[in-house]
Amino acid sequence: MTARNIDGVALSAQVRGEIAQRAAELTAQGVQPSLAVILVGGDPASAVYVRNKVAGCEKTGIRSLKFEYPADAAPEEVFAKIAELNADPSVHGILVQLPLPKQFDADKVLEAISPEKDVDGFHAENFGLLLQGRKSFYPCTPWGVMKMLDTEKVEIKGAEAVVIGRSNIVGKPMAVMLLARGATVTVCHSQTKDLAFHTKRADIVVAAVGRAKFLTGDMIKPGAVVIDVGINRLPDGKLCGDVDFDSAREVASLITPVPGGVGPMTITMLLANTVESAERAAKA
Ligand SMILES: Nc1nc(=O)c2c([nH]1)NC[C@@H]1CN(c3ccc(C(=O)N[C@@H](CCC(=O)O)C(=O)O)cc3)C=[N+]21
Repeated sequence: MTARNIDGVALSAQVRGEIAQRAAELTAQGVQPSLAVILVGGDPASAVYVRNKVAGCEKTGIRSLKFEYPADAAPEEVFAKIAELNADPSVHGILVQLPLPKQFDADKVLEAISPEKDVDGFHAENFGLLLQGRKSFYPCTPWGVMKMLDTEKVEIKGAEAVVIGRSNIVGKPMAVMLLARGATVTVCHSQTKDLAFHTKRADIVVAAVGRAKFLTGDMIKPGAVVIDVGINRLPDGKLCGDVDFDSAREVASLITPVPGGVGPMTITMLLANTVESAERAAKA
């Protein structure tokens, strides 16, 4: 079998069309959706992602504000900016790009963002609501993955799902969202004894470990759906996922490419959360 690709660029274009429509309606009512992005330090990968986010806003009619700080910025300065943005009714989403320089306690920074404007879905309150199956902002990457699975009509209820990685921003919320939809979820990580034992049983496998070409075809059940959340840069400068695409696609039924898979969907769902936040503000 050779897997078919799930095209994150094409799906993004479709979803962003709907987002642009909602943004236009809000703007006509006098509430233009608006996202503030805070970037600390000059990490080149972060700069690329932030640029993509700002470009996504522009294309969908969302206003974007960018605040940049040097790598040695004082945390107080960033906390002050977050407080100012929290209080500004014209701002609907606030995102602090991760990773932050080491003088920052990232959890404290994320907690300083008003939960109503936490369009990343990283605030402890929103994560708690997600765990309880209540309305919050869904974290963008796992939500984008769910959108891809639903668009492809992948059966989630009753499926064996294996998530590799247990980060707060991808692995854990991904497991929770699959669980909420009725999958039997196994979370694997660096201490897992026999990873292939688990992955070979999976109908759906999500790789979010941050190690290039880590998941190979021999670890995958024939016909499985393979979702690659990894973004690794190889020494030659090329982007590559956590999945060994060439061997995996010979075994899987559906697979997401890198680039052009989950990455663009992450940004699309950020735009969706921003519009959602503006809709809630317009109703309030
Ligand atoms: N507060 C916060 N929120 C985030 O959502 C967040 C973050 N911090 N820190 C870093 C990670 C990473 N992330 C990506 C988003 C888009 C692509 C993306 O668009 N990737 C393109 C390729 C981009 C390229 O050329 O490098 C693709 O896969 O096709 C990748 C990675 C968001 N993150």
